[in-house]
Amino acid sequence: MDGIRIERLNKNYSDHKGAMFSVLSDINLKISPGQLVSVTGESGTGKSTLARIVLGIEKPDSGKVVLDGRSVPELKPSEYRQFRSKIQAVFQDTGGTLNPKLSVYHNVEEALVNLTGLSKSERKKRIFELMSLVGMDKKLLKVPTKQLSGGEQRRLSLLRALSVHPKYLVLDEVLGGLDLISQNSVLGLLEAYHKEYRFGCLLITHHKAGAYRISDKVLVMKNGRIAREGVAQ
Ligand SMILES: Nc1ncnc2c1ncn2[C@@H]1O[C@H](COP(=O)(O)OP(=O)(O)OP(=O)(O)O)[C@@H](O)[C@H]1O
Repeated sequence: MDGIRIERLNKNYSDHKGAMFSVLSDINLKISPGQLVSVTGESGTGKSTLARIVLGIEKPDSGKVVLDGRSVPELKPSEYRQFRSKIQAVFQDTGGTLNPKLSVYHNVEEALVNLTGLSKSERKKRIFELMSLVGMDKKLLKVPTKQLSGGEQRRLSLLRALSVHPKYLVLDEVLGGLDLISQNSVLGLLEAYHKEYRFGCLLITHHKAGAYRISDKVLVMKNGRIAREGVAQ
């Protein structure tokens, strides 16, 4: 069955003295296709670890992540590449996704070339449409990304992830470090795009009010466990 299913997930790390401690305990979570699920909670409670495990960047100690019926930790490298093309991710630190030397235009175009069959003119059309949608000045298209502000880089990585119309999207603290206006504009963009394209989304954020506003379901984590699960009002 399609969707992301997380079952009885456990993860331990060792501290600087080598003693093991539990980061995630018995996490169960389901994201149906088209559903926007937010995970919020205090710092250090395991939210980013959960995101990395969902993306297959890290392996759990026990438990399962099943994406569209396939168990992620058990994928072979060739299957993993196919899996990664279904799921896009944006992190607070955009360094891993954006190439600082490439222009804004080429950063987005690179993703479109790799992950879609769009022609050159279709790519240009989509990039221009998205620039207006995220409220970025088209003059920035030629600028190397390293010259953008933090907020602009974050918007650009979201734009890049959305441009390929992913089936699933994992967003880890994409609002962190942004001022209130930028936070609301990124949230508004996400909400509008989600309504239009209905991708399954795991949004990890400290912005509780924003999470309740735009999500189908909000989970609150505490000490590596899901302490509360609520439906957005
Ligand atoms: N590779 C690692 N090795 C050891 N400990 C780690 C590792 N990665 C994370 N941790 C620890 O695991 C705990 C959970 O970290 P995680 O980043 O998942 O929390 P978080 O809820 O996302 O926090 P924040 O909201 O501050 O980003 C923290 O105590 C962190 O220091």
